[in-house]
Amino acid sequence: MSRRLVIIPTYNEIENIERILRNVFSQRASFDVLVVDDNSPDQTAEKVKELQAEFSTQLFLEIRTQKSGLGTAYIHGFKWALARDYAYIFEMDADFSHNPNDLIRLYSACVKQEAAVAIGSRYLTGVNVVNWPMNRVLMSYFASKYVKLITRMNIQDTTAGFVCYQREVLEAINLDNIQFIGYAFQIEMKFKAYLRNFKIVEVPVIFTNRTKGESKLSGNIISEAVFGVIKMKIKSLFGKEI
Ligand SMILES: Nc1nc2c(ncn2[C@@H]2O[C@H](COP(=O)(O)OP(=O)(O)O[C@H]3O[C@H](CO)[C@@H](O)[C@H](O)[C@@H]3O)[C@@H](O)[C@H]2O)c(=O)[nH]1
Repeated sequence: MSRRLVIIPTYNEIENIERILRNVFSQRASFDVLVVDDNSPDQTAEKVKELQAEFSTQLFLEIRTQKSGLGTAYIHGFKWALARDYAYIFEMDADFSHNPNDLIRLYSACVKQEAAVAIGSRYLTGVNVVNWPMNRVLMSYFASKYVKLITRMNIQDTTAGFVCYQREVLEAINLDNIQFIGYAFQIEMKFKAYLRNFKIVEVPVIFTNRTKGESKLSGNIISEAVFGVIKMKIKSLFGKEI
């Protein structure tokens, strides 16, 4: 069993979805894709349905009724994957911030380094972010340092959203007990894997700001991360379920 599934959450990604799917399906290794769309008003899901005629055995779609956050979209996707026989489950953005050519590098890192989690890391070798405004680079960079300081995880890019999980990691985490929905979700997943002693490795990648469509980053998502990390750490210190 070594099937690989890439989960792509989408909200208004009509300008990116066809190109990213064609790119993933043209990789030399074979990946299935699950799009988790939140009923995007721009008809992203309609485009996916159209492409399902062409990629019927590899492309899957789940539509939720309304925009409910990136974190819960991934949880939905993880549960979908665990109900099937996928051995490696990836998180990837729809907007080419993450380069699909790196999927195979994340997979190889898991296999060759016997890791349970491989993170596409922007901060392993300096700062590998292209075309982000300086305030966003600084915020993301220092957020990663802040999380590292509080959680003590030896991970440079704790908010990264380009990740390969071995199935056993998702099986070990109670997916009904995930607290956060935005960036904090990414931190929470890594912290949970770390607390369960799974081997986590980082693979350097270049993150390129989207050229089409808009980021869904909001102030709420940032404050969720800032306070959420402290809450999470305190809970773990008191032996509460994390
Ligand atoms: N289904 C669904 N998808 C969503 C939602 N919000 C965002 N998405 C999708 O999630 C992906 C990332 O969303 P962006 O809004 O482009 O994220 P970002 O601000 O660039 O953040 C990226 O970098 C962060 C770290 O700096 C990561 O933490 C984050 O996961 C993501 O990779 C895109 O495919 C977008 O359509 C939502 O509420 N629902």
